[in-house]
Amino acid sequence: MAVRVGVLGATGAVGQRFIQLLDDHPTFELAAVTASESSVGRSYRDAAKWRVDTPIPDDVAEMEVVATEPDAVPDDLDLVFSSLPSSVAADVEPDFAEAGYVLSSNSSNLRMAEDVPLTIPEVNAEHLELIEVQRDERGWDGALVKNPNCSTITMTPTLAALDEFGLERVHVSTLQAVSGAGYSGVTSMEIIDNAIPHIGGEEEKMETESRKLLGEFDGSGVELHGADVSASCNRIPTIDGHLENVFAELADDPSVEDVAAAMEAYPGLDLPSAPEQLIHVFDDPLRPQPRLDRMTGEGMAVCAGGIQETAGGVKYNCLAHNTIRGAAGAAVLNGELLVEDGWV
Ligand SMILES: NC(=O)C1=CN([C@@H]2O[C@H](COP(=O)(O)OP(=O)(O)OC[C@H]3O[C@@H](n4cnc5c(N)ncnc54)[C@H](OP(=O)(O)O)[C@@H]3O)[C@@H](O)[C@H]2O)C=CC1
Ligand SMILES: N[C@@H](CC(=O)OP(=O)(O)O)C(=O)O
Repeated sequence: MAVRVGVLGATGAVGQRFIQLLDDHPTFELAAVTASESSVGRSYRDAAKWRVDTPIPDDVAEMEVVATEPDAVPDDLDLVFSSLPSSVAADVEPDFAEAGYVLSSNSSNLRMAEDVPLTIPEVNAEHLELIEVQRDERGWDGALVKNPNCSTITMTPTLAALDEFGLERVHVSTLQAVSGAGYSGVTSMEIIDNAIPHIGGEEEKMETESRKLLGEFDGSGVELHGADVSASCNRIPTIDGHLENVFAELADDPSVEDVAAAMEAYPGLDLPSAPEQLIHVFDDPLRPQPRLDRMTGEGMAVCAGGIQETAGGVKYNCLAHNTIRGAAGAAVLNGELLVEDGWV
């Protein structure tokens, strides 16, 4: 049976990816699109400055954009995706959860809250059980589930694969695409012929969210993983696809082949948006590259390469599509898991 879904912030950069990914989805049927007051009452085609490389689905183009409030959307929505600016989401998402809606949100507010599941389905699906704690503590009939930051999503599956060798410390340096800052986030004058060695708040997100994702759920909360994570974040002039250089210190002393095998064997999931193979490992030291490899697994896989032994562990590169696996695709996959596990 179709699951009726809505998208909050549907006209934005990530909102448009949601619309693209939900088109012809085997389970989800789009029933509501919301945006800011300036878009309310307009057709989606008129309100959204469409910038995705496939056409607006015809049925969505004619939908009316409604206000981002629980009373404005149909009350029979089974699931609500959210890609609002985090300051707006912080106000609005709790209202939706209180009104009984189950939300799969990409916005960064409340990701580290103790009673909010932060999930990558292949890595820590069991953390969804936190919904019970959340409902007890907040008195919500609905629920709020988050996916992590795009840079965090890119490296965390590879760290999960390395954990069998005793993950102790991680240093990571990122080369992040401009789409991560949104369409108007970085001007061409700032980024062409340039690199910007700071992205506000990003390093802290990578350092904390990764430890929550890799942490243990003990029935009442998540104990953060003990590894120390240190990140340095940089913006470069690619359009999509975050590339990251990871240095991981390990308790054991695995060979390059052991590490590659652990990554390649890291299990995927049988969900509509999940790639058949989660982590693809390249032997070619020139891969992965953003332009060549970001659409691996329809933009939902993580690529790794350049694995080498180094003092106390290994170093390697990893890459994922930041607005698909790193944003809208991540939230859709969390939505599929919510359905599969019976929360929707
Ligand atoms: N861009 C990216 O690649 C990534 C973005 N994110 C996160 O996703 C979220 C959305 O980002 P992005 O899509 O780039 O942002 P955009 O600015 O492109 O889109 C924001 C959306 O929210 C709506 N909106 C803005 N203000 C309000 C308001 N006061 N009330 C209701 N709706 C409002 C906008 O509607 P309207 O069109 O009417 O203004 C639009 O639909 C952010 O939290 C961002 O940090 C995360 C990962 C990657
Ligand atoms: N900060 C990320 C994108 C982003 O919006 O992340 P978050 O989902 O944590 O707000 C980038 O610049 O590439």
